[in-house]
Amino acid sequence: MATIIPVSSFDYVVFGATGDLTQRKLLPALYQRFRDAQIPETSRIIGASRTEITTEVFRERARDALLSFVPASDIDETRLQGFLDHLFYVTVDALGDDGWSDLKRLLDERPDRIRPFYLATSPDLYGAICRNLDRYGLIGENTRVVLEKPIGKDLKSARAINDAVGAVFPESQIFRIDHYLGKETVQNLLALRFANTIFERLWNADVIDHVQITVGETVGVEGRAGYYDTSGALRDMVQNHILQLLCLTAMESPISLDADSVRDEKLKVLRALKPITAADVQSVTVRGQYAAGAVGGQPVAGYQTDLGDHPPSRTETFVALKLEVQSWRWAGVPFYVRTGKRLPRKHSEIVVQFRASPFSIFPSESFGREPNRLVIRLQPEEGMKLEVMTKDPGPGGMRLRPTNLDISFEETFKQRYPDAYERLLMDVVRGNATLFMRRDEVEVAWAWADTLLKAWADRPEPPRPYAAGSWGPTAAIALIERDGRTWHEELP
Ligand SMILES: NC(=O)C1=CN([C@@H]2O[C@H](COP(=O)(O)OP(=O)(O)OC[C@H]3O[C@@H](n4cnc5c(N)ncnc54)[C@H](OP(=O)(O)O)[C@@H]3O)[C@@H](O)[C@H]2O)C=CC1
Ligand SMILES: O=C1O[C@H](COP(=O)(O)O)[C@@H](O)[C@H](O)[C@H]1O
Repeated sequence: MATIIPVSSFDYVVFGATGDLTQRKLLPALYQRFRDAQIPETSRIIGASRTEITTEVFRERARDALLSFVPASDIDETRLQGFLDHLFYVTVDALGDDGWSDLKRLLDERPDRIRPFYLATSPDLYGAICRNLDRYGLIGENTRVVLEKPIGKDLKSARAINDAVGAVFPESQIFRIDHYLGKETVQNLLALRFANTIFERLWNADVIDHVQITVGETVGVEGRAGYYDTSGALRDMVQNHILQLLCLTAMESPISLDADSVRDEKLKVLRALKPITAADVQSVTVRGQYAAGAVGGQPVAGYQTDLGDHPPSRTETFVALKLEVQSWRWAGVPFYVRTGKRLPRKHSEIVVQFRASPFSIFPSESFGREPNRLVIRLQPEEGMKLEVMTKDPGPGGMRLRPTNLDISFEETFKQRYPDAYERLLMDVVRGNATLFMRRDEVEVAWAWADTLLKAWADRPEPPRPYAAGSWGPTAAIALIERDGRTWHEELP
C-alpha cells in the first residue's frame, strides 16, 4: 500500500460546479482523496456556477453524483458525509458581477490557503473568469488556475485564451489539464523508459520498426453532441491526449523530473512532428464517422441520428494517421495512431514493435518475422506485456512460439488504481506542474493540427462511414497494411 502524504490545506474553487465534468470526475476524485485522508480537515471545496442553489442543495446533488460515479465498494457513509461537509456553493456569473463579492467574502476568511481555481466551464469563459478573479483581488502567490481542455479550437483561439489567462496569472501558476497524463500507465511509461537500462538502449530507429497508439472508445457523443460536432476526433483526442502519449514515447530523457525539463523534451517532439499537408493527406490520414451498428451486442444509432435534428455533419468521429517524428532517433519509424467513438471496445494502448532479427538460425516456419513487441496497456486493465520468442516445450524439433512477460499492475500491486483526476487535482495543490501542459506545447500542437484540419477542409469527400462496433473504416486497415504491417488487436 502506497504511503499517502496529505497536501497543504486548500480552498479549491470549482467553476462549472453544476456541470457534467464536476459531477462525473472532479467530485468523485476529490472524494477518493478525502477517503484516503490526503485532504486536510480544514480544506474547503467551493462550487461556483450560475444556477441559484444553496450549499445544502449542492451537497445533496454532490451526494447523488458520488453515489452514481464512485464504485459502491468505495462508499463509506461516514467518510461520505464528512466529505460533503467540506463542500460550499456560491452562485457566480462568470460574465457579470453577480456573486463575485460573495465568493471574495468566503475566500477572504482564509487568505493563506492554497487556492486553486478549477475552470470546468466552456473555454469561452476562461478569459472573463480570470479577469474577474483579478478585479476582485482573488489572485496571489498561493493561487493557481486549472484549465480544462479544449484550450481553444485552433491556434488562434488557443492563443487568445492563453493571452487572457496569462494577463493575470504567471505561467508558473497555470495548470493546463490533459487527464491522460494523470493515468498511472502513462506515468509508468516514464518509469519504464528512464528507470530501466534495458529499454532506453533499444529505443530508437535501429531496433524499433514502428509504434502504434490506439485509443478506442465504445461510447458515442452522449450528451455532448453540441460541443463534439464543432470539434471532432482530431481536436477532441489527437491534438491533446494522443500527441501527449506520442511525446512521452518519443522524447529524449529529460535532465530531471521537474516540470520544465519534461516539457522542454515534449516540446521538441511536437516541433519534430512532420506537418500533414494537402500533398499527403490522402496517403497518411483516414477520417471516419460512425453509422448505425452494434456495440457490446446492443444496437446503437449512427452519429447523424445521435445529433438529432441537424443538417448532415462532416465531423469525424474516427481518425487514423501515419505520423513521422523527424529526428535522428526516429528517422524512418512510423507512428500509427487511431482513435474513435463507437469502436468495439474501450481499449487504449501503446505498442512498440521491434524489428525482425537480421538473420535466423531457426527453421523459417517456426519464426515470426517481427517477434518482439512491447504492449503498454493504458485501459481498461493497466499493465505491460513484452512478447518474446521461446522454444515450444517437448522433445520434438526446435519450434518457437511467442510468449508474454505480462504484468498487470492491479494484480501486481494489489491496490485500487486511482483515477487520473485524483493525482492531477492533488498535484495542483502541491504546485507540481510536471504532468500539465505548458503554453508553448499546446500552441505547437495546435499549429500542427491546424495544418491537417486545413488539408481536410480542402478535400471534397466527407469522412468515411463505419459501422458502430467496428474498428473504423476499412481504409484505416489499408493505411497500415500498405506498409506491410497490421494493427495490433487482441481478443478481449
Ligand atoms: N464532461 C466531460 O466529460 C469533459 C468535459 N471537458 C471540458 O470541461 C468543461 C466543462 O464541461 P462539462 O462539465 O461537460 O460542461 P457542462 O455544460 O455540463 O457544464 C458547464 C458548466 O459551466 C457553468 N456555466 C456556464 N455559463 C456560466 C456563467 N456565465 N457563469 C458561471 N458558470 C457558468 C454551468 O453552470 P450553470 O449550469 O449553473 O449555468 C455548468 O456548471 C468543458 O470545457 C469541456 O470541454 C473535458 C473533458 C471531458
Ligand atoms: O477528453 C476526452 O476524453 C474522453 C476519454 O477519456 P477516457 O479517460 O475515458 O479515455 C473522451 O470520451 C472525450 O470525448 C474527450 O473530450
